[in-house]
Amino acid sequence: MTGTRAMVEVEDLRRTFPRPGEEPRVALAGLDLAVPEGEVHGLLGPNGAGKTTLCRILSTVLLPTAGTARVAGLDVVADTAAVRRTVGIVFGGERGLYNRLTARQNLLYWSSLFHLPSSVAKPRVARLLERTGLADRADERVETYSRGMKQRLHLARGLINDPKVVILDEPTVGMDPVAAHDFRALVGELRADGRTLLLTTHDMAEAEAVCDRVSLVDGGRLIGTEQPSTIGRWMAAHERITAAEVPAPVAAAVRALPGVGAVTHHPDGALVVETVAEGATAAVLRHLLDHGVTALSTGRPSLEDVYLSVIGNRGLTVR
Ligand SMILES: Nc1ncnc2c1ncn2[C@@H]1O[C@H](COP(=O)(O)OP(=O)(O)OP(=O)(O)O)[C@@H](O)[C@H]1O
Repeated sequence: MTGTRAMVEVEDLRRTFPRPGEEPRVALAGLDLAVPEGEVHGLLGPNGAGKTTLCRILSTVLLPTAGTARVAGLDVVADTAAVRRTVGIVFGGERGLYNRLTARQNLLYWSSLFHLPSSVAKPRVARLLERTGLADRADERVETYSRGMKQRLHLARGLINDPKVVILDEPTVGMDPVAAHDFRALVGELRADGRTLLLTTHDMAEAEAVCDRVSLVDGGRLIGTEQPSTIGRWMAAHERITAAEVPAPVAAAVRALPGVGAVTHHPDGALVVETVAEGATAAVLRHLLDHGVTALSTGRPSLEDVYLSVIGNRGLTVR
């Protein structure tokens, strides 16, 4: 159940990075966002959209250039210490772990940074190791861990201060499918705890699977907030078909079929077709097969492609 109290409130947030001899790079260009208590909120956007910059500001490691950001009603600039006690941050990948220490030692070290007394830290660390499936290997050095285990240790680290708000920045990057599935179960547990989660991803399937609502960001701005089912429909509607040795008249006929978006026909005959409506892929495949084209494959287009067609069509273009 999500509450009405906003646990993350971002208003007209801006962040620029100066560059010598050039215009400053704009990472956030007036972003607005509100996440109610208990919600799993996805932040979906292509590379460079500003997702990591927002996460860094919300976890107080980066200052905004202008605008406001509050976590549980606390201002990230004015109430830094209190925000740090409220937020847990989990970055994907392997950075920031002490490889020569064990998982338990890593977690006890981080708990000391939050000044947790050992009577609180020790049982909490044991519980987190259990919860993240690391208990069996807790006393082995982290350098012996698989990538998935390191990522789970990152998650445990992000929960060490028992945060009300957990920010996960691309938490499943590089995880194998089994680890990513386990991770989704963990997200469910964190939600059941009543925590508020903000999760960045550029994976539409992940956003659809784990989020209560999904905000689309691009160019440092909020484009819109959607239900996960909408993201699911986009994924079902958008496909990419690749074919080889396609004669020009066949390519031209494909271009004219309903529900066909961008079409690229290369001089060597290679054809790339983006479909933008449910059912269009089947029609394109049928047409190609009927005209003797058999070297075919289908896949999902990138988030950028979906942005171009869906967001462009809905008139929600970047201001
Ligand atoms: N420390 C920095 N110095 C200069 N430019 C930066 C810095 N951090 C981010 N940027 C720029 O700000 C923009 C937004 O970057 P950000 O990392 O927030 O995007 P992102 O949505 O997280 O992308 P990705 O999915 O690739 O991580 C990019 O153009 C990036 O190059």
